Amino acid sequence: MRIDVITIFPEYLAPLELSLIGRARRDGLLDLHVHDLREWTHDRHRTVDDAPLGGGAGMVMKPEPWAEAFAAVRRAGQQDLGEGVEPLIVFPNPAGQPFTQSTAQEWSQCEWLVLACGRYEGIDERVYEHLADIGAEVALASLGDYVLNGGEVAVLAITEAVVRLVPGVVGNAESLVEESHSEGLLEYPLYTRPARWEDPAGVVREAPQILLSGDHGRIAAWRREQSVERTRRRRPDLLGDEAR
Ligand SMILES: N#Cc1c(-c2ccc3ccn(Cc4cccnc4)c3c2)n[nH]c1N
Repeated sequence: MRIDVITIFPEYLAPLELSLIGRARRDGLLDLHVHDLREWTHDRHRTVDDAPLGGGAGMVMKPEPWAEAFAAVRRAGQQDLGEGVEPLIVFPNPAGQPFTQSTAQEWSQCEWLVLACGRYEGIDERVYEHLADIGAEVALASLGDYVLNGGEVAVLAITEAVVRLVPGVVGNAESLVEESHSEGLLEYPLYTRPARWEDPAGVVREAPQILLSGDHGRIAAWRREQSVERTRRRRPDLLGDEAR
């Protein structure tokens, strides 16, 4: 998988050099390129924003740098992947479609993602119109119903959620199956040694005995029940009407 990130804060993406994603890059499972949008400005102040036409608070990102950036990133990516390959261009956006585990599953199948980090109040609408007119595949995605200052935090989350699903990135693929949201349910409660733990308040806390039984069939059934019950309690919205 190739991912190109376009941002005015490239250093914000430094965490993508660490841990699982960093190893995926070193293993050749992820080819990540981070680009500074200001590379496509031509004035001495490297201007990427201006006041909103029609007035209003804040600043709006200018269309010219974005259009030049997308064209350059597309050329570079096609030199790498082949002329006929086109990226999915993702804009984190508070007005976007909710980014969910099924979105991550879907995008983990993509050969090439271009992740565009807006800032200020957002990006000039004509950039989206331009991309649509040249036939680009574009998605607007939101992490959730809260306000961030820009797209970089969302790109970190989207990149981790998507890339961890790429075959070979997570060592034990089985661990991907039973996670929260992987099957539309919350994960069951987890326990490890010691099976009997006296907490700092002197309370003895035993792990569920079923987990020590060695009966993997009963353990699997218990875990499923726990997942359904936990989902019903915490996230009934994830369950169909009949299961609520
Ligand atoms: N994904 C996602 C997001 C964002 C988000 C993403 C990109 C940008 C570019 C600018 N802002 C600031 C801004 C704030 C308010 C209105 N409009 C713009 C962004 C916020 N906020 N919340 C999310 N879940």
